[in-house]
Amino acid sequence: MMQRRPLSKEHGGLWEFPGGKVEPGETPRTALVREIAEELGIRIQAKDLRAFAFGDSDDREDGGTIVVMLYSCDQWEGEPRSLEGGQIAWVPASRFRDLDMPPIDAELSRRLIQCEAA
Ligand SMILES: Nc1nc2c([nH]c(=O)n2[C@H]2C[C@H](O)[C@@H](COP(=O)(O)OP(=O)(O)OP(=O)(O)O)O2)c(=O)[nH]1
Repeated sequence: MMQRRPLSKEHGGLWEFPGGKVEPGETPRTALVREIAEELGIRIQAKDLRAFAFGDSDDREDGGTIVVMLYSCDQWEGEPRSLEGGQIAWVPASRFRDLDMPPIDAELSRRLIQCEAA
């Protein structure tokens, strides 16, 4: 499942893996459970998430570092729908090259393609 970032935000219009920032008091998994409920309206369980890969970048103008942790999940309750207004789409790995993505998502999508090919 890919989601298009709102035009008004950094990397606006680019396609990313759904998710968001870890808030104080959360783990990466509990943050993802919350973000997926907020963005897609489906319920996933932290125990059903499988860590797949991470990507990072430390060339931001503000001097900060972004770390994106990618998990896979094949069990959920509900039907995914876009609750925050952006486009969402199921995209097979074979079509990732057709989507413009922010740099870390692009790198992680290449890893997914390699895994599918192996
Ligand atoms: N997904 C992604 N985000 C990136 C990359 N590089 C980079 O600087 N970012 C920034 C954009 C956002 O500020 C942040 C991702 O967090 P987010 O998805 O919660 O962003 P957001 O703008 O919706 O933030 P917010 O309104 O929820 O606070 O990381 C990248 O390669 N992929």
